[in-house]
Amino acid sequence: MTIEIRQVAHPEAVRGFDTETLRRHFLIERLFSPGEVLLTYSHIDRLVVGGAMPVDAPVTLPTPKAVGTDAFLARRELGAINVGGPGRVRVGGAVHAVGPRDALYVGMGAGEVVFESDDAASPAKFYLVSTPAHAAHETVVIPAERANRMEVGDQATSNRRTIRQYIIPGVCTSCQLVMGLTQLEPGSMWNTMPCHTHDRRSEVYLYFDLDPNARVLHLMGEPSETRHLVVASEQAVLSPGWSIHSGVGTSHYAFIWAMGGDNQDYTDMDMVAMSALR
Ligand SMILES: O=C[C@H](O)[C@@H](O)CC(=O)C(=O)O
Ligand SMILES: [Zn+2]
Repeated sequence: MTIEIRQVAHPEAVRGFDTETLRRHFLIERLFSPGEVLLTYSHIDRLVVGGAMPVDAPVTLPTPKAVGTDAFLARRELGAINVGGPGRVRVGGAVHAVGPRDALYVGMGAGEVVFESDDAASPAKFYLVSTPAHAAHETVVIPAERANRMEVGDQATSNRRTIRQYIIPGVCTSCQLVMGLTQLEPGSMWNTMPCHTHDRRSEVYLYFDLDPNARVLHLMGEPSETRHLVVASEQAVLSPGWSIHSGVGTSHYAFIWAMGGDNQDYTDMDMVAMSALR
């Protein structure tokens, strides 16, 4: 089993990164591979980010040495959102049906996690984000319609989108993980502008549902030192607390955002004035 380790990069060092170095540190290019679980361990808030893509056989969440325990969930919690066809997740013996765009929260100590697809012709793709945990909370499915739903943005500024908060206080109790999905309307390409930072929480964005030739220009960096990453469908961007995270697509798209850190207050953002962006 392989897991990629990403060390943290100081913002003063990042100012000097060329394109390739920026991508090597902040972009996760491969998340889904048929019949496999691919994982990246990032030292920003110790987020483990990955993808599980079962096809005609179940695939099991491995326990890489990087997590330092004899079970992946011994001291961690896990969020999964299915961006593929219908599937199931077996957690410590119980089977949970997880449909397209449904989420599953798996609590600390829940046991072995096994992913399955209902139909090999339309495999499930479970996008995974895990954070360290200190308490065992209930493992639950959060169907898309049970998520907190917010309609934000405007057609005139090309940013009409629906935000669904799945793992958030009030909907699903977790230790630190917060996770949801934002869907852009056709004709809307901008997310999260005006942008923000939240130094007490790290975030990761998975872009998906783009045509093979479409791209998102993801904006990152300190507000006074912005950089961009050219991102294809089903690729993820690591966003340290000091970095803005925003983007514009060549077509509409969806993305999953997930956070770990000191608080779970979604509204706790430091808004960046447009005049401060460079
Ligand atoms: O801290 C919160 C996150 O950056 C995202 O939830 C923003 C987002 O989904 C959006 O603007 O569409
Ligand atoms: Zn944010």
